Amino acid sequence: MSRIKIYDTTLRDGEQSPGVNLNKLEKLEIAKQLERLGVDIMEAGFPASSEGDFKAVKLIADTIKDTSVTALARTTKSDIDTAWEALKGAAEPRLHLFLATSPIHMKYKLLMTPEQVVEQSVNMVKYAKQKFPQIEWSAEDATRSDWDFLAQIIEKVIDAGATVINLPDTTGYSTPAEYGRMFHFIRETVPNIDKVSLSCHCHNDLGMAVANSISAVENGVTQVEGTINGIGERAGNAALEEVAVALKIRSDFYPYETGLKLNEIKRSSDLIAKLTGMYVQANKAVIGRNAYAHESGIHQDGVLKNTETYEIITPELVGVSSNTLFLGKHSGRHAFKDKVLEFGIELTDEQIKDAFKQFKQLTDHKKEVTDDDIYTIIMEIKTEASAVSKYQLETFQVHYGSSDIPTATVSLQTPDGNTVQTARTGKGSVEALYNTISSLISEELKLLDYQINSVGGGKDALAESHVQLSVNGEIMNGRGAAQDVIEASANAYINAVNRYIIKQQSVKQKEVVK
Ligand SMILES: CC(=O)SCCNC(=O)CCNC(=O)[C@H](O)C(C)(C)COP(=O)(O)OP(=O)(O)OC[C@H]1O[C@@H](n2cnc3c(N)ncnc32)[C@H](O)[C@@H]1OP(=O)(O)O
Ligand SMILES: CC(C)C(=O)C(=O)O
Ligand SMILES: [Mg+2]
Repeated sequence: MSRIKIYDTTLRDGEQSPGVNLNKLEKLEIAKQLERLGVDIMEAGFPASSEGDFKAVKLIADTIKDTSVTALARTTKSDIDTAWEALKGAAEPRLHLFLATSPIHMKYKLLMTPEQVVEQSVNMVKYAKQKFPQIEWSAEDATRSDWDFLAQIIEKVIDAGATVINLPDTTGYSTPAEYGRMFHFIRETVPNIDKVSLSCHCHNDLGMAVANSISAVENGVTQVEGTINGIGERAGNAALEEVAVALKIRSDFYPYETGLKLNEIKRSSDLIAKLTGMYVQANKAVIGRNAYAHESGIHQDGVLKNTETYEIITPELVGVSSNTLFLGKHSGRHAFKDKVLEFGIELTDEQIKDAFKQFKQLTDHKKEVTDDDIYTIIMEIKTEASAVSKYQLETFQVHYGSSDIPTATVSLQTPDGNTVQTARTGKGSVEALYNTISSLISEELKLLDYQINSVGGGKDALAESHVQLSVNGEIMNGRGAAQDVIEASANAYINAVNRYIIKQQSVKQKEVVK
């Protein structure tokens, strides 16, 4: 296995994401986590760009000792001097010098001829070499540069003292085949190329940053630059967690390994998302919220039988505690049964069937059915004595308006199987509902307590109601859940009455047995 170095530029190129602005202490926290993650090199910033960046790079270089700390500089003496002041306390001071080599950058941005670009690069590498033992030189916009020109300038900067040559796909323009071929050409053409390490640095404008990086590795690159979560200028940089996990998972095919502690990926990703405010999309590879979640019944059934059916990465590998079987509209019976077992509740096959039916009905109304929702359904079924005849809500309607008297119409099935219906008013809709129900029930009822709560979050959360009733002088508690608060209230009220009826019937049964 050849060792591929991971060069993290979250704190420099990552911070170049529009809207991201990290202060010195936030950068230090990220640097410490990158050290725990085991990156080989971290680019802490661009010291000449601002006083704040200078201070952050200095603090990181003085603090982080197990990872090589570097910083960016243009090919000017003052940028190099400023970088030295920030980096001189580092365990292994390392500079990243860059100058663009593409015709469009040289002509329109730098206003320099190719000869001037060669001369300035060589002179500044020599100047920096007086201070820095390690110098990476980058040909900015390498992928839109002339390859012969690249070969010429690379040979000269190596002679001047560069130790790493980086060929960035600055604008995310390249493709895997082309990017790989460019490195192959440089390795074949530049006579002193063996004196340096080759590095790749990819942007994601065409969504190929990770694929391009892997292709570069296949073509002799030993250092991959990128950021955690793929943040960076425009569409971002290559996501380092994706590169490292791809090499690990496909080690059957690729003879490369990185030194990353992969189980620190989740923690690193979370920290960077939080501090930069750039949250990771749910379907992001390796680290997105859905990367280890399965929703469809066939997948869930497969994963329950053997996780490898649909998971090529184990969540634990990257520090995610476990996979999730997301219970929703597309789920099947196997996953539902598994969830019931997870709650430690035993249900008969009949009860599971009933609960699954109610769950499926709920998924038609709710986008996300939460554990709380399922628990509520299960407990309703579990605690319901279905063999006993009792009251059942058939239909109800509540009329409520700011200038009308609240009126409820309810249709109930009584324990002897008849349907009764009536309408009553009340001061509010729940009172109108309860007045109507109690007028249909022969027992003497008095409401002692009433509560309504939402189960789970969101506007489509289940409503759960708890009531306490005096039924013929006996205190009974009732509970009911439904998508709607009024229906949950009706269910809770009827549930308290039914509990009384069940209790009476079991007393009678005991007397018969005696
Ligand atoms: C591909 C990349 O990611 S490159 C890194 C990009 N990062 C940044 O730009 C970091 C934030 N930048 C900044 O804060 C500012 O741009 C600074 C402080 C660096 C420079 O600010 P200013 O002096 O106001 O210059 P400005 O940014 O407008 O223009 C850049 C200048 O640098 C020159 N330049 C660009 N790259 C290089 C280079 N590698 N070496 C030397 N000079 C360079 C440009 O030609 C231009 O020069 P000019 O002023 O003579 O026309
Ligand atoms: C400074 C260089 C390496 C860069 O970030 C790029 O070219 O994308
Ligand atoms: Mg870049």
